[in-house]
Amino acid sequence: MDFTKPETVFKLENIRNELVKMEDSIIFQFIERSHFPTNGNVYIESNAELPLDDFEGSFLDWALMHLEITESQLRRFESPDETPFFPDKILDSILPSINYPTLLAPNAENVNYNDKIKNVYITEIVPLVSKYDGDDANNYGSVAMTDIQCLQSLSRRIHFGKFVAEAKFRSDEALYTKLIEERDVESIMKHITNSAVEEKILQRLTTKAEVYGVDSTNKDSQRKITPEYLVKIYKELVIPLTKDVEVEYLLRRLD
Ligand SMILES: O=C(O)C(=O)C[C@]1(C(=O)O)C=C[C@@H](O)C=C1
Repeated sequence: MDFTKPETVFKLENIRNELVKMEDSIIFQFIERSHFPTNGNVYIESNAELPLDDFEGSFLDWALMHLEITESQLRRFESPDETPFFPDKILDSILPSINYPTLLAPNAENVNYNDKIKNVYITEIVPLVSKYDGDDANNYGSVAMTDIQCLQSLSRRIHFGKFVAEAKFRSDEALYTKLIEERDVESIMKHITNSAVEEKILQRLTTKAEVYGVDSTNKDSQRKITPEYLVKIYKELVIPLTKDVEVEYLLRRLD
């Protein structure tokens, strides 16, 4: 899949292959996160334990915002598959722009689920994947950096729903145009859903977690990420959020 070549972008098979590759990054980042406790202090806004001058937000927000500012100058958010968590703070790139062809509808960049993704990550994913419920002040920086990696991978995966939705729209423009004009959210959701594909993803994740999630050369090693948790995270959070992105993108497709 090459964003400079639109003909490669809207093939569902290519998009799904990208989603499969992203599973590996997400699993390995969860494994990195599993080395640390929950470290709730990192997520508390205006936290006296972690004072930040002139900044309203958490330590994670502070780190993520500053990293995104630098990454924006390195052209990260010009790439059509990258969505910033701080769209109002990012800067122009100091590298010359790559002139990507127009791939998505004009409103695509306004479909931004990152606040929701961050909230779900902190409240539902961190408790499942971290080592134990507790705090270790020596790890605040490492935890924030690992969280940022997890969040950016989850964001990319979930916002890939825009490409899936565009491919599906193009495969049956008449049907989707009708449903969009009728604002028939339920039918749009029904048509973008492919239960067999979802089932296959969950089966594959079970296998991957069994292989990657434990050191098979060390019988006493602790399991870092279990199939149960990984499947739960995908089934209850990642796939539903991807579908919400698909539906919202389609609802704005004709604007
Ligand atoms: O592959 C698709 O068709 C998608 O829409 C992506 C996805 C997913 O999130 O992985 C979402 C909805 C479908 O039910 C199946 C899979």
